[in-house]
Amino acid sequence: MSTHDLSHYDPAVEEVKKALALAESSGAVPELIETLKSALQLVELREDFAHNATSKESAALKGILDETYSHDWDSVHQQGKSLWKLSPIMMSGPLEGQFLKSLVSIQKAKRVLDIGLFTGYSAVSMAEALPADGEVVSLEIDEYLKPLVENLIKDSPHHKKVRIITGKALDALKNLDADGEKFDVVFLDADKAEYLDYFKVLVPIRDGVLIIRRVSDVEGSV
Ligand SMILES: C[S@@+](CC[C@H](N)C(=O)[O-])C[C@H]1O[C@@H](n2cnc3c(N)ncnc32)[C@H](O)[C@@H]1O
Repeated sequence: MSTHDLSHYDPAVEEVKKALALAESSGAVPELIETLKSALQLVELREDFAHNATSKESAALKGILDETYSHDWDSVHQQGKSLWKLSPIMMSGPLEGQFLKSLVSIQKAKRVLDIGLFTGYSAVSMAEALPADGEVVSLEIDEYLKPLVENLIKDSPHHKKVRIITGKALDALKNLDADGEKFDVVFLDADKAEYLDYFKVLVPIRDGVLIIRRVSDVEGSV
């Protein structure tokens, strides 16, 4: 099990904790330590408020969250099963998931493109807001993840709405475009360096498409 504090998922909480530990171990002035303690309290309270004010996640999403934190990603990577060292911090999680679900619902979307599957949190969150004949097409470069996610979501009543395509997102996007596939919502959450190229393929896909770009996950990438 990860040492991450599941009650505080916001990476800001972890960062302030690190800063506080560093200040204490390096003999920083008491005022700095006190300031960091109150900053920690504030970010924790802010996150608690956001969680309490947000709809609760489904059993399927909770299952994804728990497995993402308990999965032994280090061994997976050491055994050469994954392309790179995957980490729970890559996951969108409860607040972003419910927000995505609201956006899909407001958009009255039927077809969603999820670029960057990881353990399927965003894919399933958005699938939950779709009608029975809706579909989330989720793109993922790491072959290790597809069977893992398919197994994880098999008990969700929405699992049939999730179609996973493995390979480079840019190649998949070009194929989807060539096949005339259209989307109402696109969630960009894969290789940030390729976002501009994704846009170039996506923009002609459909007038009025809602494109959501996630700006941060691992190590503060933007
Ligand atoms: C931030 S994670 C996605 C998190 C997921 N959307 C969620 O809500 O939990 C990014 C994922 O994109 C995948 N990825 C990175 N570069 C990619 C690429 N060029 N094509 C397809 N997938 C890629 C990674 O393997 C990783 O699983």
